[in-house]
Amino acid sequence: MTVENGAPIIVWFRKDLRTDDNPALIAASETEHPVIALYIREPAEAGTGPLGAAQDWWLHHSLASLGSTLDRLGTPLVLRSGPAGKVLDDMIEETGAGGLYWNRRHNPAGVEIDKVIKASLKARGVDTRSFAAELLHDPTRLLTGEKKPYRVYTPFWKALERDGEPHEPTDAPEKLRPPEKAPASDVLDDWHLLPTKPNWACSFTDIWTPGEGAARERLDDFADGAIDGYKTDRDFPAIDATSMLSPHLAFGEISPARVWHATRGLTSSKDDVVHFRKELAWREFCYHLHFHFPKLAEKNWNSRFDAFPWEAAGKNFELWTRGMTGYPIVDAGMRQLWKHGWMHNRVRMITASFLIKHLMIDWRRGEKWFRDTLVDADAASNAANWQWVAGSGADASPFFRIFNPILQGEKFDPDGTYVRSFVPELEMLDSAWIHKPFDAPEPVLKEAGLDLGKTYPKPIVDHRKARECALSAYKSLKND
Ligand SMILES: Cc1cc2nc3c(=O)[nH]c(=O)nc-3n(C[C@H](O)[C@H](O)[C@H](O)COP(=O)(O)OP(=O)(O)OC[C@H]3O[C@@H](n4cnc5c(N)ncnc54)[C@H](O)[C@@H]3O)c2cc1C
Repeated sequence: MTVENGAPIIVWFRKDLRTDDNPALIAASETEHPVIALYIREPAEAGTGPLGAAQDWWLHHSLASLGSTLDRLGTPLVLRSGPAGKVLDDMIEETGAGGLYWNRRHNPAGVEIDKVIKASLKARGVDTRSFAAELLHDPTRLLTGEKKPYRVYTPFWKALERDGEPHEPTDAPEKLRPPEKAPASDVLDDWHLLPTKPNWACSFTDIWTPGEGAARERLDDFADGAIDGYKTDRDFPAIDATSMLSPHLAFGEISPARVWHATRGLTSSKDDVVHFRKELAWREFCYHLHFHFPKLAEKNWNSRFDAFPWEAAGKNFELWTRGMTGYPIVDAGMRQLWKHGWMHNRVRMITASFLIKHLMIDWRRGEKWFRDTLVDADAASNAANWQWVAGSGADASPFFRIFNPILQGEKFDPDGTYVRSFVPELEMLDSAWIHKPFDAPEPVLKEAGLDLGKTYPKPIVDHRKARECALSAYKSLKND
């Protein structure tokens, strides 16, 4: 299909808010037709994201950043809201656009919407093209010998390695030809994506700068430094040892291929590089699972868990969300999430395990809370990881592996630096007791200015009893 002379091409930005390594944008620019850069705020029911309030904050800043970059390249970013099919029909009608290019999304809800749009526009003679950019490998191609999706991570990783290097990332276009008349655009501020009263996101800027420029800087800094020692240090939440690229990847401000290739030729140890790549491959595994099993966020992968006797998510759920469980490592994690919209991976596992196995609250409640509060919330990675911790997921950690929050704290935050940075009530407590203030002798508590039950909560459940309850609930399942 060819696009009529002079007719613009619409590039529909979705979870690819970048100009670098953006094959849809590059392809449109190479046609030398005018380019209309479009972002559509789809209705929440569409299920295509952003997933929650923390991501709304990120989206606002990311769109502002993308808008400036596109302005510099020569074409404005047009913002519209509504069901994607309708917005695109209107835009084609208004502008006489002859082509629509996008990078494929793999979120099942998005895939369905895109299929309908593609069929309808093709039938109307619009040159509709889609490109691969969200993943390292295509989930319809990276399959087992029996042409089935992988359900276990290790063979998936081996297949990914066998499949060879992902595509070479391409640089941003140098220039984009604007349409003769810029289409009307919504005003970003009118979308009210930023919280105001109260502005609970005010501390997000302590650590985050949304946008592709900041993503690239973070990648360069990580490749120049923290990747050394990644394999061992990545489990210690007080050490700045991970890339913190997750929100940038979630919004597509940087491509996974760009990240992958940045680790080529580094002088860092091979172990560190391979381990980091294996984490990127976990993201990939989650996406492939979600693509092939669209109900991943709603249904137990292992249906045996359908009979699990979950507790109602009442007061204990609320205390968990507020970081008031009386277990310092859990509380520090939940407060980090509230303060920065992000939580260290080790602590995500501990807090999730605590909700599911100590409080016996359905993993879906936790998944939903994370979706609303994480800036990197991702339908695939969030659901797959919650199911992994619950034991109900694909290649999951067994249910009977119940994290002891005291031992996890002592092992991964030995001097309590992480806990102290998010739970100021415990700042003065001696390191020997930082992960178990409830066992500390009275004089120690007094010296630290702690009055348990008043200045910091007593544990909301007893670890040993909670563990026994969880194991017996699990056994009841097995006997079903
Ligand atoms: C209960 C739970 C919920 C989670 N929810 C999300 C989520 O909504 N979005 C999200 O991106 N990650 C999620 N993760 C995975 C992981 O915690 C984050 O990706 C990681 O902490 C991001 O920090 P980083 O960028 O510094 O990671 P790095 O250690 O620097 O890893 C590099 C990249 O690899 C990917 N990655 C690393 N670990 C995982 C993993 N276990 N699963 C999938 N991808 C991974 C991420 O894209 C990450 O940015 C969740 C983990 C748990 C246990």
